Amino acid sequence: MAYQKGDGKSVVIALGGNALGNTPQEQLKLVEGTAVHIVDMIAEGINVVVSHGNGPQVGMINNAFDYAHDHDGKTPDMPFPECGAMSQGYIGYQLSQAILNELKRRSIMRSTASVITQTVVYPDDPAFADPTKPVGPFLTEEEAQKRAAETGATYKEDAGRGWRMVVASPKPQRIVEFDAIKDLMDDGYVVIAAGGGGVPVIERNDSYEGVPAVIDKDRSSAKLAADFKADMLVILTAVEKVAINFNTPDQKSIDTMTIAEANKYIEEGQFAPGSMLPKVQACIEYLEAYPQGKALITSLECAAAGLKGETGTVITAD
Ligand SMILES: Nc1ncnc2c1ncn2[C@@H]1O[C@H](COP(=O)(O)OP(=O)(O)O)[C@@H](O)[C@H]1O
Ligand SMILES: NC(=O)OP(=O)(O)O
Repeated sequence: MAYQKGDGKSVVIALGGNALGNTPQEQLKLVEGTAVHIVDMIAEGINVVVSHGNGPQVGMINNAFDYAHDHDGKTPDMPFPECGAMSQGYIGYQLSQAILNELKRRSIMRSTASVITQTVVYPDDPAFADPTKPVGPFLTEEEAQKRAAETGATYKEDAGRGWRMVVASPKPQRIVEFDAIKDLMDDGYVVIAAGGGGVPVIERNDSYEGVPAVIDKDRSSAKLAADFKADMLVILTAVEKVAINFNTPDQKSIDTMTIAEANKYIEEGQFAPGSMLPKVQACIEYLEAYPQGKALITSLECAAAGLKGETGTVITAD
């Protein structure tokens, strides 16, 4: 059955960790609320591609397999790219179901399609030598040091919130399933794609091969939005607006900024690495590739209002 596309803007949405939570049980509850906000946008005629993070989830799956493999002698050693694909599968399933249920509840005749996505990265990306992407649960420094000694994995402090395992986070170069995602969107489907940034793959001898890394979902969403020439890239996180002097008495929200202004704030160190900085950088990457577009950073709750220009931080090329 062909579904009718919305008559409004095309928007790539990147869902942050607060839209999904940290455990499957938490996630199941949270995605119902997330779906309400996504369907609010669809109800306005907007065509959405939904991308999402997977840091806690891919870390959880990897830990579970490692533990079982080490303890029961029967569970296979699960490669990290497969863990990434599993995280996309189960998050995609829950999001898809929640969005479908909300669409049905409002009698909106649209359906969903969740695409397990691969993203090409370069094997010589310098990110492979410097793991920065936090995955799995937050630990104390003591727990992190113990696990690092046991497993050889790297652990780092994550933006003042605790210690987490870190893996390489190479730059997304090409979304392998781009044509399929675009066709599904053109056919009127609400598409869930590039979850967790897509499973990172390298091209070798004309074949794809998974690599153990996690791509930043905001950067892959930016790539997807630029390739689509999407009207907007919408990055949804836990704050309504980006701020300067964040978490200080002089904190000031930013309503709009150009690429030049964003770069000036980056030079001043206004955006924390590992949290707000990659989001602003993703917006810049999208706008440099597609200057006619608009990027919006806001909270899930404010998404529909942000799309109407009522709130959030809007970034434009100039
Ligand atoms: N300058 C800033 N303005 C607003 N939020 C900031 C800033 N610097 C850091 N942050 C923090 O960054 C967080 C978003 O990053 P993160 O939690 O890693 O994203 P995600 O929603 O993708 O999981 C915000 O919730 C906020 O706590
Ligand atoms: N892949 C990714 O960016 O995940 P998080 O948003 O959970 O860090």
